[in-house]
Order: sequence, then C-alpha cells, then structure tokens
Amino acid sequence: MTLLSVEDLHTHFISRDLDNQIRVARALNGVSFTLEAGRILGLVGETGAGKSLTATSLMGLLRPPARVVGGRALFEGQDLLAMPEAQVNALRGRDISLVVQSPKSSLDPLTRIGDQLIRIHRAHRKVSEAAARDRAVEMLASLGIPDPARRMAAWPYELSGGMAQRVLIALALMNAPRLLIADEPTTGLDVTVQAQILDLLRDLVRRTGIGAMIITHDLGVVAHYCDEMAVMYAGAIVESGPVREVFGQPSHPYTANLIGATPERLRLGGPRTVGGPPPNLFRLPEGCAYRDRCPQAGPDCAQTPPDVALGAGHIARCHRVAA
Ligand SMILES: Nc1ncnc2c1ncn2[C@@H]1O[C@H](COP(=O)(O)OP(=O)(O)OP(=O)(O)O)[C@@H](O)[C@H]1O
Repeated sequence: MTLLSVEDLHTHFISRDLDNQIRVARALNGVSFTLEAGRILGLVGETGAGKSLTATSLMGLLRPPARVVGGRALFEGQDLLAMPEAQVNALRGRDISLVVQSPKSSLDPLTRIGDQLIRIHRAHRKVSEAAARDRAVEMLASLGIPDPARRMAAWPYELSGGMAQRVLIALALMNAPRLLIADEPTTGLDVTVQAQILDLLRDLVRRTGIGAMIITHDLGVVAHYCDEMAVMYAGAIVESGPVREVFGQPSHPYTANLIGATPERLRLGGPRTVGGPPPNLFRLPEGCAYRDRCPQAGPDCAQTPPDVALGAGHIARCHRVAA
C-alpha cells in the first residue's frame, strides 16, 4: 500500500536583495517519490541537495522565506500540502513523526525524559497519566534502554548521545505513527551505536508495518538498511528504485559518481562530494541541473531530461540513459 506519494514538489526561498529585487532560490525543483507501508526509503545526496527541506516541506515546518510553491504530498491519499495548518499539526507527532539530527538540542533540557514522553502521548491521545507512563516505559524498553522505569526520571543532560537518540526515537514512536521520517538519525554517533539504532528502526518497520524514510548522506546506511532509495541533486530526484537495482546498475552519472566504482569507497560511509562546484540555486541551468559537472553532458542536456524507466521500479532522469 502506498503510504506517501510526493508529486512534483517545489519549494523556493523568496527574498529581496539590497536593490529590492526579488530573488528566488529554487531549492526543490519537482521532487517526486513514493513510499510503501512496511518499507524503508533512503533519501541520499550531497549536502545542500534539499533532503532536509523535503522533510520540512512535507511536514508543514517551513519558515519564511521558504515556501512550497507547487506539488502534492499524498499521505494515505490526503494532500498534506493542501490541508489546513491545524490538520497538519494534528497529524504531526501522531500519524507522522520526524526524528531530527542532534538529539540533545531536540530534547527539552528542563523536562525529565519520562515527562516528555508522557506529554507527547497525552497531547494527541485521550489516555490517563498512568497509561501514558506505562506506554513510555514500554517504549524505552523496546528501544533497548536498560532499566527503563528508572530512566524515566533522567534529565536529557544525563544521557549519552546514543541514549538521547533512542529517547528521541521513543518520542517519535509514542503515538504509533504510520510514517517515520528520520533525518540523519545516527550522524555523529559511533559505529556500534549507529548500527544498534538502525537495527532497531529496521525491526520496528518489519514488525509494525509502518513506512520509514531515512535521510542520509551515508551510502553504507542506504545499502544496509533501506529497501528503496532516491538520489537527490539540486532539489530533484535524479534516480530512484530498489536499493539492489540502483547499486547494481547506477544509471544517472551523478549516482554513478556518488557511489563510485569500488566497494571500498562504499564501505567508507560519511559525506561524499562529487567534483566541480555545487549548483547555484539562484541560477540553475535550463535542462539538467547536473550538466555543468557531468562528464557525459552533451548539447541535448540543455533540454529537460526524461524520467527513463529501467524496469523493477528503477527510474533515472537523464538523456544518456537508454531504457
Ligand atoms: N534562506 C535561504 N535562501 C536560499 N537558499 C537557502 C536558504 N536556506 C537554505 N537554502 C538552501 O536550501 C538547500 C536545501 O538545504 P537542505 O538542508 O535541505 O539540504 P540537505 O540535502 O538536507 O543537506 P544536509 O545534508 O547538509 O542537511 C540548500 O542548498 C541551502 O543552501
């Protein structure tokens, strides 16, 4: 079942320069992808590609000067972008949850973690304090937090980075959301903790059938934990499909560059960049946004590239790709 279907999402930063001229940064330029229930989608791309902005656009969390200027985002068939703000706010934290980077700054430093868990549950569900407390303890236990009943009384500053990230995931799951978006959920954590947290996320998706989107620039995370992947460049998805298909036959020159030829490079993880200057969102070229950096670019790349279907749900947006 399709849980989330994003269609041609456009988000711009609209501002005025010193001469009072309007300046538009086209940060998202037609993002499209789908996520099925019970699956994990990895959204990858280099810094600035628009991964986090995609999440905040979907969740109604944009702040001026950023604005969604086009597209649809159907969550269980309902367009999140066309909903009244109050309805999106009600969905957020209940049916759709976002786990962001830097857990320490996302937890309320002045509230014990148990009270934070109880508060988010009772904000969305009509349950007693005792029932919310029981669920919170259960949730901490299911995330592998030792001695959960005692941990409820802990303050955020008392937690290690890995524990804080688990608590953040517990907060995101308190209301049994059907869609979880995790933005760099393990960046900055050591490799063992990273693997534990991603294992937990994967088990959760398999056990409960929720859909998860993991935003990352670590291709190793995508290769190990995701079912599908979408590769982002200059605010658009340039290639998407089942992880095995995309890694097996990276077809857009940007994806091929990002993945690199060697398995060693894949294992390295961490941020990746490709050669050449990053795209200027205020002056994106006509046609393919990657053409200034692309070793295979030709005159036809000044035209908008087609989405070429390569079979098994694998799609690449490029003039050089043959179906
Ligand atoms: N006020 C602004 N005006 C113009 N462009 C902006 C503004 N704020 C952010 N941007 C641009 O929006 C783009 C999207 O950023 P976003 O944080 O979504 O990228 P990302 O792919 O998540 O990167 P990272 O991996 O660093 O989190 C970036 O290129 C950024 O430069």
